Amino acid sequence: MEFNGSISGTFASCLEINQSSKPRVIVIGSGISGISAAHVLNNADFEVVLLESRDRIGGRIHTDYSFGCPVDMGASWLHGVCNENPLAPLIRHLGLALYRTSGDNSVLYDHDLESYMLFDKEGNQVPQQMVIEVGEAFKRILKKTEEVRNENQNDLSVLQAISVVLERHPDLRQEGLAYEVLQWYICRMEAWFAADLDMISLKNWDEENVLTGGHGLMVEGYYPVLNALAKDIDIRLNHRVTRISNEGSKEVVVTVEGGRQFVADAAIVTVPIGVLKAKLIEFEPELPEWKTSAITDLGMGNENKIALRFDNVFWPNVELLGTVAPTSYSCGYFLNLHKATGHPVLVYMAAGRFAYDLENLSEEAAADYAMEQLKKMFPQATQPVQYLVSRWGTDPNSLGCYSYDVVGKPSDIYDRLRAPLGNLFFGGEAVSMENQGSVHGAYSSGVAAAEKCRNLLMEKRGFLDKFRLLSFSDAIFEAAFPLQISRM
Ligand SMILES: Cc1cc2nc3c(=O)[nH]c(=O)nc-3n(C[C@H](O)[C@H](O)[C@H](O)COP(=O)(O)OP(=O)(O)OC[C@H]3O[C@@H](n4cnc5c(N)ncnc54)[C@H](O)[C@@H]3O)c2cc1C
Repeated sequence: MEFNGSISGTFASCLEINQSSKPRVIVIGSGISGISAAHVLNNADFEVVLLESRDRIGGRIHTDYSFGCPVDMGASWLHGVCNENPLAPLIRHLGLALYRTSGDNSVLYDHDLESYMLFDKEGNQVPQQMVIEVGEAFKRILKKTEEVRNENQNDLSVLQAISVVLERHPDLRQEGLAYEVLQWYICRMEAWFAADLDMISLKNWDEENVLTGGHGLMVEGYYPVLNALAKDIDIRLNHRVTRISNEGSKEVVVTVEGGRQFVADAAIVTVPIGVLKAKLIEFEPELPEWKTSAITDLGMGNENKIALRFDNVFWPNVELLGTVAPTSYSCGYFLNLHKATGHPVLVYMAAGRFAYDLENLSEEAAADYAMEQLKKMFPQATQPVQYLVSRWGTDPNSLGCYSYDVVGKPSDIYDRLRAPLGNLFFGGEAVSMENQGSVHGAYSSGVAAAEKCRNLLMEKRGFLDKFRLLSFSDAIFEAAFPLQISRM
């Protein structure tokens, strides 16, 4: 499958021509989507090579162990702790513990708001009664945005709709500290979409198919899930794809940085939508307009984490600690991993424009910023003994954290994003229509792309059933163990 020279024949003597009769597939990107695609095809006895630009697998799943305990700097929740979650069989099989941070009926912005405390800028705790009342008011405001949606043929932003609602319903307006608490809820909603409210589509913000069962933190981190799926796959790290050619559609030729080429019967592209938007991979022939406009029209959000490890626990035993402020941009919050995992770690989380602005700071300055916020709440806070800072927005391997629906998004965008082009298939979280932006959505998109790819190649060879297709649902993970869910 691998060529060490140019396809034109200049280095023909270096060609390593593969005589294998198995169908050959190149998967690009070793996030959960690419790994699940490769896993499915590997199990179906295809010859698979997975090309990954980074020096590690996982993509936007990145469990860091340098604190001596697992800390997820990318995805950390399983959204939908239920048997319908496509990852449930594997998580059950591996015996991985989940710590639930929400009840069954949680909606988008309250997926981790079972136990939390808010503080004002002077470090005084906001009375819990006020927090609850403003939370209720926020729910009513969002409900009333439905009226605005129904009145307008054209899409608006959620922020515009909220302004209309507050204009019409003075009783829902908040003042003083309560106004700052409302901003904090807005900040929470922006964190779900990883984008500011003026960017989020009113038409689509609540269209996501949220699975039941609430939201659970992966106590041991997400990495074991990836590791299990990656077993026996031929993964080539430090292989950054620069060009994909399926001219003539007989074979796909994939070029990596340095000029090395790989050839196969088909390829599955699972790189983040941010990478496609930035045109970091050249396609030959060029992608058609209907595909490029879909790539342009989908939003890519940003979220960053600053993880701080301490040698003592000076904060209360709640799951989330938040600071309120006059704008959602300057509100903030920390996830308390100590409550969920027992390790003395707090994770500051920032989304949208603020997440990009944080990336302009050095890692030390970002950690100092998080400490400033913490000291407002707890003047006795000690310095962290270690810290980690993510930079998903400017990392050329991601260029953002996950996709979201921008205002005016065309309705067929996901169909166009995942539509194959001959023997070129598309996976990744952004092509998942119902569960975009999630790990389980990315997983399913990889499985779906692999199934399409497998069918095409089998049809071409005229024996659809010769190679067995195994996916997790029908494979070894049928064990009837329950999901291990805890609350401390
Ligand atoms: C901060 C953050 C928090 C999140 N929180 C959650 C959460 O709690 N729960 C949840 O369900 N989801 C969460 N998500 C979203 C979730 O992580 C993603 O939806 C999912 O992991 C995406 O998987 P993927 O395989 O589609 O893409 P990726 O994981 O990004 O995989 C794509 C791979 O392609 C590689 N690549 C890029 N360019 C090239 C190239 N040119 N050549 C070769 N390889 C290339 C990348 O290095 C990467 O490994 C979060 C994401 C972030 C960033």
